[in-house]
Amino acid sequence: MPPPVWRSYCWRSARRCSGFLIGEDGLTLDCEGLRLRNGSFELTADFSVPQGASVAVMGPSGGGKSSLLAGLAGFLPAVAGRVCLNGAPLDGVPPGDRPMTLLFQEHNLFPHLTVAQNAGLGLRPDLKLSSEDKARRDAALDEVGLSGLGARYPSDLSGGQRSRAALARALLRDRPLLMLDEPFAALGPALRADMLDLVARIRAEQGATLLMVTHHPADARRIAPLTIFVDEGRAHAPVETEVLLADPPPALKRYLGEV
Ligand SMILES: Nc1ncnc2c1ncn2[C@@H]1O[C@H](COP(=O)(O)OP(=O)(O)OP(=O)(O)O)[C@@H](O)[C@H]1O
Repeated sequence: MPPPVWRSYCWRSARRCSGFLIGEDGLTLDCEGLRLRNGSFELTADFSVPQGASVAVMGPSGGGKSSLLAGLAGFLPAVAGRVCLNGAPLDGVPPGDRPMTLLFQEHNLFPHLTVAQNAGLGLRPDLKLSSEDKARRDAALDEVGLSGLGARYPSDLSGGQRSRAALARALLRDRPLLMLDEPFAALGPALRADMLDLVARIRAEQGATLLMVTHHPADARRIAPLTIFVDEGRAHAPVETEVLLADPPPALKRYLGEV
């Protein structure tokens, strides 16, 4: 059973998040004729992600996986098309007002804040935490295996511990779209599997929709029934992970061979 602190902020009914109406089963994500620009690189995306789905994002280095997530988060301009959440367009909505969290592989923590403060930002950006907030924060740190390390600074943690602290903050943000860009690349296989299972469990409890960039087919198989293949500036529509990996198209086969 999850600890009560997680259940206490899981959605039990439809609610509003950043002005978007979110159903109890999460949100749908639609990229409609989307074209994103990252310097001279362009990425196209035209697909739908079903409500509350867990989706891996895979493809060769430089294909555009990070650009896709950065574009959805509003960090890259759309030169054409649009992104909709539950049918509502995100046109002009700044990154901070989008009901989503994007977790990168690195650079997720503020070096001048302790682990507890970094995690606490997921609850209140001004860090004025109530005693209930503090209990949630501490439970989140326990969940990711950082009990007793709240007073440390990021520079005093291992790479894996830093990624777990960032995960605690992302989970505390409790946004209906959770996007992870290779967040556990610094972890060994056993710990990575643990973190993936934790993400999967909390995603299910929160009813969030998940997009996760990974280079590991095993990660996709473990928690993502659907996969978006991104290659040469095109994000393909999500397909069943098992079906895709069982009979990959030539570009994916080449990529998996290299991995
Ligand atoms: N800030 C930038 N300015 C210009 N071009 C960029 C910038 N960031 C990335 N690119 C280019 O955009 C393309 C897609 O990069 P992106 O990081 O989205 O790929 P990726 O699939 O996530 O790769 P990887 O698996 O190596 O992280 C690459 O050709 C990259 O060189």
